[in-house]
Amino acid sequence: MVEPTHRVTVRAPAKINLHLGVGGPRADGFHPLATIYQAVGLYDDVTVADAPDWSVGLTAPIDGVPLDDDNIAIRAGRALVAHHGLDLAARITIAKGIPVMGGMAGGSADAAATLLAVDRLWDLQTSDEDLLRIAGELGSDVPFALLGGTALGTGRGEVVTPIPDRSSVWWVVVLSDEGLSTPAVYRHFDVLAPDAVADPPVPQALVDALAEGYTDEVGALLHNDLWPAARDLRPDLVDVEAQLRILGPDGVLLSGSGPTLLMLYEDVEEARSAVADLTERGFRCTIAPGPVAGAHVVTYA
Ligand SMILES: C[C@@](CO)(OP(=O)(O)O)[C@H](O)COP(=O)(O)OP(=O)(O)OC[C@H]1O[C@@H](n2ccc(N)nc2=O)[C@H](O)[C@@H]1O
Ligand SMILES: Nc1ncnc2c1ncn2[C@@H]1O[C@H](COP(=O)(O)OP(=O)(O)O)[C@@H](O)[C@H]1O
Repeated sequence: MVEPTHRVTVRAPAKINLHLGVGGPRADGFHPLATIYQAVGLYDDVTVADAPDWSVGLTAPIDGVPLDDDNIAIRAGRALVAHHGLDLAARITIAKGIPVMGGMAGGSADAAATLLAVDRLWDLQTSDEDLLRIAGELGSDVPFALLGGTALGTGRGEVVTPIPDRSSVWWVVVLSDEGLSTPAVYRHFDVLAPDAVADPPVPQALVDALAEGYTDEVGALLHNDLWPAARDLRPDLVDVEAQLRILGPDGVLLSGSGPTLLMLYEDVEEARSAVADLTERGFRCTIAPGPVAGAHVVTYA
């Protein structure tokens, strides 16, 4: 006899935006995007287990992550169960490997992981279409965390289309001690760019460079429309960015709404020596490969 599954662990990756094109705010307040997402090898592991009520915990305490109904993982679990008209609940445990409030979509990764884990825990057989739609209702970045790889994001970021990516690269992820609020960065973008277009263009040259696997070109084409707003709110990032460029990576980029900064390397040894150099100078940094898979089951128990 097959025993029922009582515990499922799903791993979900961080994301970066190789290109983040932002338009002027829509009537609903969200900004239209043309973004190229890439999933990178920093992960949160989310475990769900049958329980009488919904709850969430962390394997190690981390400031800034709510442990009540505001946690996006609980909202994801409830949303999927409600979609199926069921009255079920789970204990959610999150092992965080993705920096919090770093512009790497850790909360979105947890939501995506929870959707998949809850679906598998109770064998709900949710269609991909429904999973992606519910993900999009939870947050603009959540559908991409399900998909992984490299993808074009449009709408407010929730409409995702996989694109071919023959590059295989290493990101040096340079962390910041303080987070940046995504809504605050978008609000400041509106001040700096009052005439932003309604429909930001798809970065075709970058799409082509990725399809060919030309890392040099990808590095030269990295772009983030939120950089002027983020560096206004965090002027210290300007000096950090300059220091990173001196090390000669293939590219430097602000991750999403920041404040994490990224350096692109084709060669892992060069990436490792940049990390050694920066660590010696007091920076907190780590290496992540890209692109990697989206949310996937790692354990059934
Ligand atoms: C900037 C980006 C780039 O991928 O990533 P992060 O830096 O957060 O990782 C995203 O647009 C963040 O997406 P996400 O964090 O999922 O945002 P949501 O939960 O949907 O929205 C949070 C808030 O961000 C603003 N927002 C978000 C997306 C968007 N296209 N326009 C916006 O103006 C709104 O103020 C919204 O209330
Ligand atoms: N499971 C979660 N993990 C991290 N943050 C969460 C989570 N649920 C809700 N949040 C809230 O979402 C905000 C954004 O967090 P995060 O996703 O880490 O950053 P970013 O949007 O910069 O990528 C945090 O301020 C936090 O209050």
